[in-house]
Amino acid sequence: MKVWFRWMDGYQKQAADEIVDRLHQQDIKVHDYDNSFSCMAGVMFSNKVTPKICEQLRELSRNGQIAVLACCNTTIPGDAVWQLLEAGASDVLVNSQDNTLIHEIISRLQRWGAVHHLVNSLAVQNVLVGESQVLKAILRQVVEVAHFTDASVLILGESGTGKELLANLVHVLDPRAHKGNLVIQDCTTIVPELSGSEFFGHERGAFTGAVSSRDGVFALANGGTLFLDEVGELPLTLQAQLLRVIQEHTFKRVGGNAWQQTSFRLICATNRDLCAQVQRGEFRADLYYRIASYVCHLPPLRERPEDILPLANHFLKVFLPNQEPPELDALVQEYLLRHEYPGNVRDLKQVVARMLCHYAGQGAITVGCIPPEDRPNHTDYWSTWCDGGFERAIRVALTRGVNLKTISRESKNVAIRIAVNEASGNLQRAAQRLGVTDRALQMRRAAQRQENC
Ligand SMILES: Nc1ncnc2c1ncn2[C@@H]1O[C@H](COP(=O)(O)OP(=O)(O)OP(=O)(O)O)[C@@H](O)[C@H]1O
Repeated sequence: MKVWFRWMDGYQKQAADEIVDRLHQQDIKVHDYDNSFSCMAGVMFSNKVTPKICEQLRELSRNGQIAVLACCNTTIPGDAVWQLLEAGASDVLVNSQDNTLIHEIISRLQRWGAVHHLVNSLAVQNVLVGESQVLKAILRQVVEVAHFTDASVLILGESGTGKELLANLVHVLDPRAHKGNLVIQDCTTIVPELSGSEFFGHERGAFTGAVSSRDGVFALANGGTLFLDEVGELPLTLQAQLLRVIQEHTFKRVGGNAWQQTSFRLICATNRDLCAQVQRGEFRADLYYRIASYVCHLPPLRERPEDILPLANHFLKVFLPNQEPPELDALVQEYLLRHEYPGNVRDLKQVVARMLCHYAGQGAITVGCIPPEDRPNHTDYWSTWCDGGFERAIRVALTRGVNLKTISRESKNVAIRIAVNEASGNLQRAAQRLGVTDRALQMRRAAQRQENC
């Protein structure tokens, strides 16, 4: 593993050599400060929290590639710790003793290294696709929870955002030896009269038609994972019945007297606002706290447009497994970026599938592949990029008294940030995309840093 160290003004550096030696013994190579994104983590030692440090942290953590540990060997105000975290520090160590500091640093770097390795593994990258910062941050957190804990996970998000896919991933990354199966129970399909049997199983003769005994999902998930999809649809009476087994992991079959033990990781998902349901008395608060040890919110696709093209290319590979997937022509890319996806990733997948129906098999996918019913019907669709959202932002700025100079500077800063992020920090590619020289981009970024100091 490669990390960088950076010693800022005011930090007493006498322990430095020892720390570096100990890290080397743990196979962690320490380099000088490097913002070229070639290290997966870094440690910043400083006793002051300055705007410059915060801006550097922001830049480093912007596309989520570098986890930064900030260390201060004097007490700093509580506010300053939150500022560091807000700026992108992954953790902050304040006033640690020299003899414990080294262990604290090593344990964090090792954990982050392991998470980084898992997030970049094929098991994750080939399954849950996305380039947006928000998806990457979610992935890092979910991977850590799935692999290093047995916490129950609640996944929230609109329909089609990938909740079931994420539940599968949590199960796959669960490192239990001789792990059992992933058992999926869709809570919308439960027939009230049969719900007891569905969840707890039944004994022979427990009710009319129970000609043989049967296991329910709690028994079937023993040793594995139970995924309760659409958990927000559970009727209140059933919620009460599930409390005990979810907390104590013991249950009785319908018509049976013996308590049975089961052990499973619980994952729940819903597209409903469960907190609002709890407030309205439609979902039991005690059950909510039991299923929500770790809550993950998958944002809708409209809030992470950076994921659209990587997902579209992924679906092309999925649909055409035996050939080199075709490219998407520039106009088709623009069309996909502007299209609305009320059904989120599921909609995008269907759009790609429909385009392939009209693909003749050679060259890029072009606009002719877009079926007539999917084509945009308003004439100004292609002519303007400054749409309602852009105009709204300018309107808000003017209402707040922001002047033209500031609006223009901020617009440039946003464009630069997006281009640099999308080029993964490669300034040459970003400059090309922005239509400026490398030098002009470097100067603008230096000016940005000055403005932030
Ligand atoms: N990040 C992603 N990478 C690759 N495929 C994705 C991603 N997100 C969603 N999908 C695909 O989109 C489709 C819908 O995903 P999924 O069923 O997991 O969504 P969901 O949130 O559980 O939907 P619902 O609430 O309707 O059950 C699936 O085909 C899934 O493979």
